Amino acid sequence: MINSITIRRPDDWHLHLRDGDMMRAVLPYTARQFGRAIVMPNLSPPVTDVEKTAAYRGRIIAAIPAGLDFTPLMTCYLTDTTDPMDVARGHSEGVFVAAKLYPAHATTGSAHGVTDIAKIYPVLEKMQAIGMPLLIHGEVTDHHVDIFDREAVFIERTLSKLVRDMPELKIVFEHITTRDAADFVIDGPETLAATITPQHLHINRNAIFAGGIRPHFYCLPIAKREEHRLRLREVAVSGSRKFFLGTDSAPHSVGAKESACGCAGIFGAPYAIESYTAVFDEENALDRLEAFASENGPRFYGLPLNEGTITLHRQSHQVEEKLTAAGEDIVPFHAGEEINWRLGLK
Ligand SMILES: NC(=O)N[C@@H](CC(=O)O)C(=O)O
Ligand SMILES: [Zn+2]
Ligand SMILES: [Zn+2]
Repeated sequence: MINSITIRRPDDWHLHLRDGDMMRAVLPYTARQFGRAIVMPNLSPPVTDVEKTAAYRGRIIAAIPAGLDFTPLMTCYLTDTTDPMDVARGHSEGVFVAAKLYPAHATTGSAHGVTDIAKIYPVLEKMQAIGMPLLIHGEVTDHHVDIFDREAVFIERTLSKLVRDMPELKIVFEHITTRDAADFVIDGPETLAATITPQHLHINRNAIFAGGIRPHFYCLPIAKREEHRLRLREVAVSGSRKFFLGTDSAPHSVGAKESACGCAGIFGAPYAIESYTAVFDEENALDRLEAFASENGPRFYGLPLNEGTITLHRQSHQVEEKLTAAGEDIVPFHAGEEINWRLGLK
């Protein structure tokens, strides 16, 4: 039995840090594990321009705990009126690593998102020309479509056409949750990849309703049937370079989650790498963890691999029922459960 594993330092290719006190409280959880993270721009109001994004990056850098080496990679929030030249300028100045497409009203913080992808085709053409990746929250917002089908219908109605229209555009299909998405990515061109969260590898939709309604398992895209979870596990550990780590850690206070209209988002940051390691261990694929966590992402983005390493030990420990962030209680993913792996202190 393998009792410890050392891998190249991983990155988180999909992360919500929020801002202000919440950002300062949650950032250390990420920075202790990951060398870099793609920081999502869905603040309220969203960060849509170069200057605001550079300022946000400055606030994050100022909050990195002493002794930790961490680089935030910033993203541009696309709206119906985004100017292609602004996106290109932000990219050439090294502020925007990628741009994020939220279909308007698809998820938390997406009210200013794109109402019709045709409106941003000039931006996407520019991104394609300069090699800048497009990150997509891939769900239709049509409320006639069942919530469990919104990702699959997005592929049919939007993504398959986009991939055909922009054959050179690098696209990351974020936080995929279905067999349909996994297969679409596998069958698609080299320019198409996907991130997979820990929650979608660990839970299926039953978890949201186990013995009562469980708001801390509610996120978007919502967890699906077991067959989808199993397919995500298969592709994550398959060794395919098209899939990589993206936690989608999305902190919300207990009050905002445990409410008559609770927010979508799971706070996976505290034990993210342990959570993924448990999956790879259960799938007898610990030898493939490093590719998923530390190599496939930077290779797709065209960035160097991290230099350092981390070590995980087989050591069972119980996750806290709640943590405190910015004076609020916040419930982490795996709250109260045992995890069999622990990141070594270095
Ligand atoms: N995943 C979520 O359920 N929530 C995210 C937004 C997102 O990534 O869709 C958030 O910002 O809270
Ligand atoms: Zn999303
Ligand atoms: Zn997200």
